[in-house]
Amino acid sequence: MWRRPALFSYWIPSYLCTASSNYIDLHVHHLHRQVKEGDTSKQVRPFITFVLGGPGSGKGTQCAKIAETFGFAHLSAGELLRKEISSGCENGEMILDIIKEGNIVPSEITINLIRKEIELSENRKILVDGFPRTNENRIAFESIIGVEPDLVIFFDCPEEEMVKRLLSRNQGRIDDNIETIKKRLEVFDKLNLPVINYYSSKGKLQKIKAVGTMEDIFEKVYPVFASLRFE
Ligand SMILES: Nc1ncnc2c1ncn2[C@@H]1O[C@H](COP(=O)(O)OP(=O)(O)OP(=O)(O)O)[C@@H](O)[C@H]1O
Ligand SMILES: O=c1ccn([C@@H]2O[C@H](COP(=O)(O)O)[C@@H](O)[C@H]2O)c(=O)[nH]1
Ligand SMILES: [Mg+2]
Repeated sequence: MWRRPALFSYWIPSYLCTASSNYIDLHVHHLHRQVKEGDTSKQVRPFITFVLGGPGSGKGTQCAKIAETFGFAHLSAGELLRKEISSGCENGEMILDIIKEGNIVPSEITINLIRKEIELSENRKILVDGFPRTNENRIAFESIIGVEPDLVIFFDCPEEEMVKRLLSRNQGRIDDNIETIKKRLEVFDKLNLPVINYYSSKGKLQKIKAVGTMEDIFEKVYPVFASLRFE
């Protein structure tokens, strides 16, 4: 059923990382330019950044700023799942039940949605907001899509602050109530922190303390992206 899409079979355009000593030495594994003459941009492997953090840590807010400032495409896994629910597709009801409980949707569903968006996008610089949620998600992404992320951002925010933000978000989300928030926080600790630790051990993680105003936090995000060079 799953195939490795052709668009991922070429490497990214060459880029240089000029990270200063304050920022991780990005272990960019794909520095070799293997794009053949005449290849179109669609065939160039995208630069993938996973953006992780607890519920309400500010992933969506900061991704919007990164997208605007640095020209990334912003794909939110949660948004894609919510769109599936509103589209009334066959999986909609099941996805709704899982989100209401703060649980994790099966990997194949989420990855299929992310894959389609990447394929549709002309942009080769991609932010994947809120994915992978579990090590199982991560392994499935690597095996189905056939690539690892180039960079992983983790917005580290105290629980109390996350709860406060979620309870005043007022976007009508079915999961922004205190019972579901508690469950989402438990699921984050149990299933998402191991993913974050995994990327830390691989030298791909940029941890950003997500306290202060949105602007304060973006000041810490900015140099991470400003240090990347794309051709
Ligand atoms: N630094 C900040 N200070 C105060 N409020 C913030 C800050 N950053 C974001 N918010 C607000 O907190 C709420 C949650 O932010 P956001 O939606 O970006 O978080 P998220 O990590 O994407 O959450 P979720 O995982 O639930 O999708 C929003 O209402 C947003 O406007
Ligand atoms: O990869 C994913 C991403 C999200 N979910 C489910 O959606 C909700 C909301 O996600 P946000 O990132 O907070 O918008 C999340 O609590 C999960 O239930 C998922 O299953 N897999
Ligand atoms: Mg979000």
